[in-house]
Amino acid sequence: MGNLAIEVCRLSKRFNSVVAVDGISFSVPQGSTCALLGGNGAGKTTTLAMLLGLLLPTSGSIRILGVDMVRNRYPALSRMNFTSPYVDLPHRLTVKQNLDVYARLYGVRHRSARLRTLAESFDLETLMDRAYGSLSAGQRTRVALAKALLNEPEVLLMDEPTASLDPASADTIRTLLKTYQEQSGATVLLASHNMQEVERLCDRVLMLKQGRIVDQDTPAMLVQKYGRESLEQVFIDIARDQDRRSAY
Ligand SMILES: Nc1ncnc2c1ncn2[C@@H]1O[C@H](COP(=O)(O)OP(=O)(O)OP(=O)(O)O)[C@@H](O)[C@H]1O
Repeated sequence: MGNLAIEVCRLSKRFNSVVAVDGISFSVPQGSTCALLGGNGAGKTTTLAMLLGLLLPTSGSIRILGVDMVRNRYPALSRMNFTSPYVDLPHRLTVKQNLDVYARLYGVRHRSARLRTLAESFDLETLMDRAYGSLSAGQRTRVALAKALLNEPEVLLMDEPTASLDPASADTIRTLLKTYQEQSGATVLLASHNMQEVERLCDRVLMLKQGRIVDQDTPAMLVQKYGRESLEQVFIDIARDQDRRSAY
């Protein structure tokens, strides 16, 4: 196995009486794409927020690109990026101004050229001079994805990357993400409820339930292991098992 881009060990997060993440350990090899799958409230967003350093873990350790993210995440941050439906951009700034601000923050060289490339890739050319706040949800998602690739990240963390996109836009974005990942050799960890997206993009799946990893494997092996025809059916099996247990 090659180098590990992400190493998580016994990671937990408690919000008062709620244990959102319950001692999970996993690693993601450099250059691979891994999915965090789980029902509502399984702990996906909390895990990603801890990996980004937005939330402090209750216990456990996180290393990204060899950097201890709990003690000093700054050496890794410029080499990472993320998308999240929970992080908004300033509404009054235009798309171009927003992307330019982030490009400066990330110290992107040849900013204008990079913005032009991303505008073309994400079909943003006609939106660049519009106020971000005036865009539709799907248009905002495309801007957020362009923002996430500004610094050509080596590690990309994504929470529901195509959630508000129509099927055609979602398909285009998945192709773009796959191309970026293949060309750059980036490591991607994404949370998604879209099983087709996971089957298409991900080498490996972490199944999360009530803050714990209950299974992990390739999409094909999970389907085989559970005797199902699709990852969606595996997901439903695991979710129903959870419901059955909590009924007792
Ligand atoms: N700030 C908070 N305060 C209290 N509880 C929280 C907080 N954030 C998350 N939780 C709880 O932690 C658990 C995990 O939430 P999280 O948002 O990580 O789940 P998720 O897998 O991303 O769910 P979804 O698919 O619905 O987005 C849930 O029970 C949630 O209610």
